[in-house]
Amino acid sequence: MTLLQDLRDAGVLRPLDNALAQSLRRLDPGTSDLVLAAAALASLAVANGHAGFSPSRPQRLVEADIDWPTPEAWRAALEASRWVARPDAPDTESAAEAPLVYEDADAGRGLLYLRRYREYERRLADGLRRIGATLPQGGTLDTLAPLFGALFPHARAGAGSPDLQARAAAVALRHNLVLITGGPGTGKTTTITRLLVLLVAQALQAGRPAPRIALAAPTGRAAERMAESLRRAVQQLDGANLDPALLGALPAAGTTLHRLLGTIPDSATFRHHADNPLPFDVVVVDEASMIDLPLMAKLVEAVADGARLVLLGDPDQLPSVEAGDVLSGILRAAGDGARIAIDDAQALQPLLGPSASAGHSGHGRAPVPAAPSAAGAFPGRRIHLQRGYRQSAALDLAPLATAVREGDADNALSLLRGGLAGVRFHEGEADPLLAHRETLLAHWSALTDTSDPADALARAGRLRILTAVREGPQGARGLNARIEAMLTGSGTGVAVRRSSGAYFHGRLLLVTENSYRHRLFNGDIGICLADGAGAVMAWFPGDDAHSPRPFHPAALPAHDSAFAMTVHKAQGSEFDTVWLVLPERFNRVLSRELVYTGMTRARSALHVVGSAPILRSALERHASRWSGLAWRLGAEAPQRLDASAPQTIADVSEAPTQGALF
Ligand SMILES: Nc1ncnc2c1ncn2[C@@H]1O[C@H](COP(=O)(O)OP(=O)(O)OP(=O)(O)O)[C@@H](O)[C@H]1O
Repeated sequence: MTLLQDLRDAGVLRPLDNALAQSLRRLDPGTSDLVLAAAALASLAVANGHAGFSPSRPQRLVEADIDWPTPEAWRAALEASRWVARPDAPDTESAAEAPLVYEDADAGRGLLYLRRYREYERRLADGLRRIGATLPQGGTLDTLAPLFGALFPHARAGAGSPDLQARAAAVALRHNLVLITGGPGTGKTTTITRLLVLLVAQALQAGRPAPRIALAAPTGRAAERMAESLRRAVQQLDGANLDPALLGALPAAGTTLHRLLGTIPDSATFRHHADNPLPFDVVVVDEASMIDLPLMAKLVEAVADGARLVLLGDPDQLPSVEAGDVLSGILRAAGDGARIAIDDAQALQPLLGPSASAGHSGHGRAPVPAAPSAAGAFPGRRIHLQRGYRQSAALDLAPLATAVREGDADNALSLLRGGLAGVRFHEGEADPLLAHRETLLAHWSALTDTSDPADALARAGRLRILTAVREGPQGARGLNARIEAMLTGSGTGVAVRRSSGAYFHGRLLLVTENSYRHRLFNGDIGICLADGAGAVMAWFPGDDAHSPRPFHPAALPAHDSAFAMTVHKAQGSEFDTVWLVLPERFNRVLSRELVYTGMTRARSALHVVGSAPILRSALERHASRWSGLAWRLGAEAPQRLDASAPQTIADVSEAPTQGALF
């Protein structure tokens, strides 16, 4: 028996993984079994969201009982193979002839890449360094100080903790590559809006045209949400007596990254790339945690020389379903974002006051931690916003979200049981459609109490069942099938013959692929409505909330029902009421990031259905991926799950995320 055969027999390889191994064997029948197996596993690793495969921890990728070779044996075989390139340095292009690349990229340990993904990682690191290397051409900060003070009245407010939003905007004025992180409602969009106002003012003061600004996000829904938040933030500035020209120069709409970069039909390349860069001076990208490695590499390469890239994201959310986990790689290189670099602190004194300078307390002000380099190996700056501002009297989610994020299961359970405002724990239940059938059906039936598609779409966003997985009894697919049967069988839906009854009045749809022809994107949610004659159209959001767009169901891009959806698919969306359904039995996709992301989709009510043991086991695990990005950016720190950092990982195991499951 060989390792490759063992893997095949165990049924863990996809046909594609096996085909890669077979083609290497065909090209060179002498290829070692360990290399063939590692090639197949590198291919499988990408499908599971990793950038490469770590031969020192194969059990993370494959649960089957396999007699694994030692990492040393694997290393020796890989290093001796003609198929495996060993580039001299993390930023050297790897030889095109070798389909595999082996580097000590995983916090100093070996990582075997498919060459394409290794090159994406190298190009991404190069691109980040290129953007971060140029400092923005600025006017003097003194002339901006009055406007800065009007936008951030607490920036120089004396004692107390620093105004991190003000600091984020100020630091972003000085750097072309900036990452602003924070949980929901910490004011990322508010801060960006004010930063953009400052950038416009700076340009106008210097006699330059206002900067060309792009707002983008990985999904259409996330882009729309970002633009909505920006419009709200602009409205809040109405009372601040600002020059209307400043606000007038801000973008009113967001776009998807694919649209921004310009898709070319049937091609993996975009219209914009290094040789045809984006025509924008400032590119702001929200929901950075959702961006996969190939897309981020292409985005970064398309940012023009001298332009700014501002990434926004919540570091505690699930990583992207596709390969990469780019944000966490950047975060590992960028440090915790809590300190300000000494040179920034000094340069920003006109805006932030003397308290911004190197870590000492001036005139009774609280010290501001400063560091020689606040950003570690990251070629830009990271600022982490900590204070949540989106307080809702109806929903007191913050303490629960913190407990989940920190993996503090005792606290999370006691908060869930103790009755936080707006939070209900249906402990020990497994099926929301049994005990809560009437409540849920009443909601879905009421979706069609209106004949106005815009109204129906607004209602559709009010409630969602979120699941950990797609398949299985508690998966989104099974729940959707049961809900559809209940709705059509209970007479609340009008089955339509023309579409084999599938598209009934009131059916919620979730688009599962990007279609530029339709302007419908992965994650978009629509509703089927029948007209008086019984003809059904699927309605999706239009350019504004009042102009939804109708589509014939038969003409839609790939889609599923959307009464229930996976937490992965819900990233970038929010709903008034969320029912988060945990599986009855342990599932390896469970992680604290999954529970956190699911819970934080709720705006005013959260129901958690599941058992305490399952919640505990979810909170014990991180959703993390193999990636060499932090290493490539020069970070020395081991991955948070590295065995060499036991103090941070003692109780945490890894949750390999199965891309195929979502
Ligand atoms: N400094 C502040 N003072 C008062 N309210 C604030 C402040 N910053 C933000 N807010 C309010 O908090 C809410 C959330 O802000 P914002 O939308 O900017 O957060 P966010 O981090 O972008 O959130 P998310 O990405 O989760 O949507 C908004 O209603 C905003 O007006």
